[in-house]
Amino acid sequence: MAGETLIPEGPALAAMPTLGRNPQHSHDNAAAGNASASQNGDHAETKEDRMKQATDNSNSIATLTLEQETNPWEAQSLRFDEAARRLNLDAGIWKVLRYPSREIIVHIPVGMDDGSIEVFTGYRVQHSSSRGPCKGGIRYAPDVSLDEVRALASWMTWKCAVVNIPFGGAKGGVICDPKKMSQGELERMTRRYTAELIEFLGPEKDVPAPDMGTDEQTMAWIMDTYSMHMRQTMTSVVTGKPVSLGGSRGRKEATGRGVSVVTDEAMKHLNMRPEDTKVVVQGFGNVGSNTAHFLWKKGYKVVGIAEWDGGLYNANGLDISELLEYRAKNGTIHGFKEGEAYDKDELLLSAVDVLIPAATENVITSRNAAKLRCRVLVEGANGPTTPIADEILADKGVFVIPDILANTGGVTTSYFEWVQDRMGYFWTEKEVNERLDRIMTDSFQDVLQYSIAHGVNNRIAAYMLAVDRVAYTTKQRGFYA
Ligand SMILES: NC(=O)C1=CN([C@@H]2O[C@H](COP(=O)(O)OP(=O)(O)OC[C@H]3O[C@@H](n4cnc5c(N)ncnc54)[C@H](O)[C@@H]3O)[C@@H](O)[C@H]2O)C=CC1
Ligand SMILES: O=C(O)CCC(=O)C(=O)O
Repeated sequence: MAGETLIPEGPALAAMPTLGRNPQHSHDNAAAGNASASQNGDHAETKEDRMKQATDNSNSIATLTLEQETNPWEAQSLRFDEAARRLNLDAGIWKVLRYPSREIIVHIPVGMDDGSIEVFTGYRVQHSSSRGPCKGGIRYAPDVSLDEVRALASWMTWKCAVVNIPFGGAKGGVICDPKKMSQGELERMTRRYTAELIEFLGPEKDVPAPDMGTDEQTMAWIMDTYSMHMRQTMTSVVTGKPVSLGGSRGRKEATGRGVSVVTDEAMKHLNMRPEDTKVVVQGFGNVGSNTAHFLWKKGYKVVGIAEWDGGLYNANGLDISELLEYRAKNGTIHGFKEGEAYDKDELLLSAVDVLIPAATENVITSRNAAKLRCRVLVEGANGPTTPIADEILADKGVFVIPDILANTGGVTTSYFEWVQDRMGYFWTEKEVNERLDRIMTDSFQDVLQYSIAHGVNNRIAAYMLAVDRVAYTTKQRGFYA
């Protein structure tokens, strides 16, 4: 792989047809990418050096150390640079979109239950507000880092553009272990984190949502804290709230639902039948459990579930409805009578048709990609596959539905929630789901057609589609304060 770029050269984009659905957001590359390069950026030296590096073959992904390979920000940047290069993106716009527009670090003092004071570090990174208010979840986990939040914020920008909803991208994170904290401690930490960010949040500025380690209750606390500071109830400042507090019907299940819809589309494209399709899902949290449940209801054979502390396997398929009940009662998937205990890492390598990582980043890397035996990889999680693994999977002919397409059901229904809150009029679950299914199906087709037309893999197609849309609005808005 030394000396090669991530993806083999494809046809020049400017010669390709325009594929966006909404004429307001779709456009040809001449408008977005071919204006003359800016020569006078404030941070030209370092940023242009890095851009040069990004396009320099000597900086091939083959030279990445494992630490670089598994740094989500490096992974995001490599894919972005590849898309930008293929789009022949204007050098100035390239700089604008390569870096987040704002990075906020807060240190949050919290009175703990035992009377001590703990200080937690939190982040909110706003990557882009070019297409609308920043949008993205908040993660509570012990290993959150600024680079991870930067990557997640950028991915939000690209996701919102792939599904063509009027948001930019942001993400938040707090370094903490929510499993070891009481509800009281979590509430105090969440409220203080919100208060520290108060001037940066708002329905027209930045709208958080749940991610790993946060849930509807967390969103209710954020909404309440924000509303107290604003002296009025403002439900549309967050999404993923309880339905009783302005949440949207269907939001809790939406990411998993969306993953199941794009999996259906891949089946049709590859002439595969759900009833003959074996699936393994990694992670049985919000995204993983809902994905497994939707697929099981559609007739897929969900043969394995991998959790952080071990896996569960049944060659004939697990009854996911019963497994959910079992987990609700016992707090774990382990010991479920229908499934045999299985090594969680081995489960990912088992001979299945569809593998769905729905837990965390860097699950498929240079270390295990060659051993994967799935035909289709559907990324429920953000960033589960590294750039080196991408190349290995491409060589193996694995059909990949990339994260910035596969898991957009969540943010799409968050968009519906924001719209409903602002209207003060709420849709039925059927209405929400029909709208979601249509957007997921159309977006899958957009990315697939783009990939075919431009001779690139699905991931780079999704990035190109997204970067092109964001570049267009960025340029349209101009650069004067
Ligand atoms: N919640 C949402 O609406 C969305 C979430 N995502 C992404 O989906 C992924 C999962 O998020 P959620 O389901 O919301 O989080 P969650 O916190 O509800 O669930 C994560 C699950 O993964 C398990 N897990 C953690 N590490 C693991 C490992 N090494 N091996 C196997 N299982 C492991 C956890 O035990 C937990 O059950 C994350 O990458 C998140 O960013 C993406 C789009 C929307
Ligand atoms: O629903 C949202 O606004 C964002 C969900 C999220 O954090 C994600 O898609 O990664």
